[in-house]
Amino acid sequence: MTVTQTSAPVAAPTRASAITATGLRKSYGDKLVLDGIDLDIAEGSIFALLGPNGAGKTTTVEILSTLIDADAGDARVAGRHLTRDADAVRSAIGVTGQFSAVDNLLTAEENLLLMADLHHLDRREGKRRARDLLRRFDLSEVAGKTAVTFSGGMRRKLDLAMTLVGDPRIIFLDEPTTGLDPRSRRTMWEIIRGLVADDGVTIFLTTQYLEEADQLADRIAVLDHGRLIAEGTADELKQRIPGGHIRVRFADSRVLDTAAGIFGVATRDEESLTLQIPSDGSIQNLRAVLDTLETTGVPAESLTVHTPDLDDVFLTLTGQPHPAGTAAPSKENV
Ligand SMILES: Nc1ncnc2c1ncn2[C@@H]1O[C@H](COP(=O)(O)OP(=O)(O)OP(=O)(O)O)[C@@H](O)[C@H]1O
Repeated sequence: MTVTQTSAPVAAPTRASAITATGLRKSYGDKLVLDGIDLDIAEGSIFALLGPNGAGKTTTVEILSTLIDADAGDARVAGRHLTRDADAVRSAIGVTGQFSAVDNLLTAEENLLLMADLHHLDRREGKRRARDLLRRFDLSEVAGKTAVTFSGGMRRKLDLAMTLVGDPRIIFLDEPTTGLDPRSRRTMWEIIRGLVADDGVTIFLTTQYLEEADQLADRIAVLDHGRLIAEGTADELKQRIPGGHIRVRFADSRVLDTAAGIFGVATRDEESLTLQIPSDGSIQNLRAVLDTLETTGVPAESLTVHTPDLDDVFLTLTGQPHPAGTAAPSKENV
């Protein structure tokens, strides 16, 4: 008898999961806050949980960071079971919440040294880590100033630096830039990107800002009324929805009439003298529109290409505009 050995197909290497969850549920009284949340977040990635006020974002973070218990469901964080091995989970994670851990009466350095004590670092190691973090977060010059004198942006940076004292592998950032001015927000984004690129940590962030999720996240899940209503990369989410179009503006209503007759499927707006022509955003499609305008001799005043943004995603998925919709419009003037 001959035995033929067949080798199993070699699976492509997949990244390990930093966080997995199935069926997480949570109610407060008769208010259902989370209605069965499933998650699978790859190590070394940035995951954004996007949702409006009261959607359940903070509750999700509180469950996954062992601060509160879910009513049902299961989760593993950093390879450890959330409830059976809660201490191991806690030692692998850092949490920066909406309420800062910064003590206003202490200096930036003292705040960091206090965290070092809490993590049982010896004095010299604590001082070294505090110094490194102050340098990294551009806070060395204010190391000796009390936190009460800090701007919102400086306070957020110090808060995040304090989280890093414990050298976490997974960091939960609950609305890390809410209330910050655009410049401080961008600084925070750079810091978050750096944490993943330089240290290989996994970031779980919650945000109400569509643009923030779009800018930072490898994957985005949209939470609405306690349910995940969509999940994917920013591009995947944008592709799921219609809404791409080319908008052409004309000089007067006579030319608009002519153009509307030519582009049968377009929507016209008398007030702005524009025609909105459905488009997949491709160069070919744009060229076809321009060619039609040229060959028919219809003069256009201006033209913009609109590709769907996450605001459109929210509108399509929930039937409502995002309450805090601050996405930068992805429109390019041509
Ligand atoms: N301890 C609690 N007791 C009762 N209700 C709560 C409690 N914590 C949260 N909730 C309710 O659960 C819902 C979800 O709250 P959660 O803070 O998770 O939302 P969120 O998406 O983080 O909102 P926000 O962006 O405003 O922080 C809200 O309706 C909130 O009022």
